[in-house]
Amino acid sequence: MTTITGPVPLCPASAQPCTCFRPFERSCHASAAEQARRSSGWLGDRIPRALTLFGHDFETIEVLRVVVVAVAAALVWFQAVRPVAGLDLVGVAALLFGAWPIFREAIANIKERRMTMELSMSIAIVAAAAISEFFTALVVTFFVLVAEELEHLTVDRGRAAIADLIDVMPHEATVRRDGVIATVPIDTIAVGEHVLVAPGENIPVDGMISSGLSYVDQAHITGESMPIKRSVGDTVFAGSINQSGALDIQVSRIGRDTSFGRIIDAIENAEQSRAPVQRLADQLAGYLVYFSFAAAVVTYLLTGDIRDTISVIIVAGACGVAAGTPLAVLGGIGRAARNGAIIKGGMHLETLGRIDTIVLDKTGTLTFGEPRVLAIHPASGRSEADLLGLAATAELRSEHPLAKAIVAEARARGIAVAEPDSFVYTLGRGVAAQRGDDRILIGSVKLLEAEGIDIPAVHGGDAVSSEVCVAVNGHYAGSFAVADEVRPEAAAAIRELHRLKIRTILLTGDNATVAQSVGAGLGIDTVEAGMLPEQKLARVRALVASGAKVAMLGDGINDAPALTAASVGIAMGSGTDVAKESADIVLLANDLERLVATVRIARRTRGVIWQNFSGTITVDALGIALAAFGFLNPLLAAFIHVSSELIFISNSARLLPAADAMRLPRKAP
Ligand SMILES: Nc1ncnc2c1ncn2[C@@H]1O[C@H](COP(=O)(O)OP(=O)(O)OP(=O)(O)O)[C@@H](O)[C@H]1O
Ligand SMILES: [Zn+2]
Repeated sequence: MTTITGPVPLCPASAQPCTCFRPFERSCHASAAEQARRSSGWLGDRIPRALTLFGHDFETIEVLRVVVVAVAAALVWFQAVRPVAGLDLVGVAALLFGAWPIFREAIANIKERRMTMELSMSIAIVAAAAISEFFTALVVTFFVLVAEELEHLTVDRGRAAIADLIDVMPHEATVRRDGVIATVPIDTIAVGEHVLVAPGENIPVDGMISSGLSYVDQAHITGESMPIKRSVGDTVFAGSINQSGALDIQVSRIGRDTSFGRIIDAIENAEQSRAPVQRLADQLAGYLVYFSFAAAVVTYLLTGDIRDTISVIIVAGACGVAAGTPLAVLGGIGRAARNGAIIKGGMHLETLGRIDTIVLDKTGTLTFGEPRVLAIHPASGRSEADLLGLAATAELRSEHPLAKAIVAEARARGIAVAEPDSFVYTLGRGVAAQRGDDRILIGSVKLLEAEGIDIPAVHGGDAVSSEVCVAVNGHYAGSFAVADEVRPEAAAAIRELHRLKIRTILLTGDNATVAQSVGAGLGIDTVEAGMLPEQKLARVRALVASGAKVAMLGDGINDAPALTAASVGIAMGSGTDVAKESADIVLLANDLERLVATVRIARRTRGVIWQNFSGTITVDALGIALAAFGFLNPLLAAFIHVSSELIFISNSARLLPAADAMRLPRKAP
């Protein structure tokens, strides 16, 4: 029962209808060789368009070019074919066929007024042929062709590592509709429907378990290596594996909207959006070509030696930065994704690698954000149940963690919670609600004070629990002590951030006593409490303006402006949608140590890119000098060019997540 809905999208790479049936068909991830294989071959399919050699796919025509060039080079070397009218026909023909892709690229680059390696290599090949050095021209061509194939292999491996991640999404799901069970394509499922997942199957949607109990492996989504127990009422994510029991899941998100869909979006964007460092890499590559041309002209004017001049042009390679940089960025983002952090573009990865300050929010970020009511302090003349009932009514429609705690406590005590007639939420302060004749205010001390309400000096509250105050019809009615649990890994994560020389600042809307006690317990450098959302924003802006590279980590609606203002905004996966939309990075794993790991990945990526930059400049400068003074011949120059580039590209490839690293090693206890 497979139906294709809508037009088949075109692959941006080939402009053909997309041939790879990814769960979210937007772009075709197939390599050029894979696409060639799928289209029909030559001579009525007797010769396939793609070949598999050493376990890798190559286009037949490209393999043919390499072979022809190599054979021609041997023929020329052994002078097996006599030149006709002084012209080495074998050499000319082999060059025209073999080096055609290089020439074609060079011509295109001239039209675009871009300086590239293909251009300089074309000039060198033509120059060598012009002085009848066909052997040199052919060997240089051979090197360039082989290097290009190897480069494609590496980049394809990068894509494959990422595609691997995408492939775990099922294309079909089993739904229960009006009591009938049917298997349907994923994109026909609607939010609110019930999906059945058997043990061992991948979960196809984000949703809430409505019946069943199982262990769920979420390694793809959050990087958590251990399966976790999930039962009725728990949330599960698309892309995770249902290990032990049958589950009935009520769908809350499908396709691109799922957490997993976001990961894929992020990775695809990463391939398209260019990090500033990538632009720098392209520029550097252009400058290196100019520089080698200038050096070649100087060499020719001083020495008059055409072979040395050709060597100077050939030796300078820049693909190590031009191709190595995007590969490193892709690798960094892929690795981070496997680690449970979605980075929405290369630029953010780069910024994260440079941060020196991290601003943290408290509730939901350093703590679980699932607070519980610890104590109820009604004002004299009120009962606990009375106070709780009024408070829960006011909070019923609020998404704030404190609100949920109060409503939950009321329900737990069997108190019927009435709907409010109306309510107004003031960000960072609290709620004002109307219920019958009662006007209920609930929130911070500031909220009540702003309405001119007298708050008794002693009204509960201690170092660990936040305080929520209530007033009814302009009179103080009591308060709740609500406490949240600090995430167990928080202290270690803060220590590691300090070890990475990153300053930590806690900005919270909560009161100073709680903020100080949490901050001191975790060893945070600076603690600022009682911050309204606009004050958090102003603080982050001031930090950025002072020249700091600031990461802001938050989860709430009240954090969203600050997330946008920071150099890089990071949202907790468990946070509100607003926060996740505003952020540049989403920490699906909700694990602060994963944040540290992501910072490390970002720094490593930057490190690799700069190694490639400095390595390329060094090798090129040395090579040009050696060639200019006659220490290299064109063949040696081509070898240096190609091998140094391949080294730098492999250096970038180290960042790619290993294909089998689907499961991360368990954390040491
Ligand atoms: N829905 C609400 N119910 C009760 N009190 C609220 C509510 N919203 C805000 N408040 C009060 O305003 C204060 C600040 O809220 P805000 O949401 O800005 O921060 P927070 O949740 O305390 O902590 P953080 O800023 O670390 O996330 C809270 O500590 C609480 O006293
Ligand atoms: Zn090159």
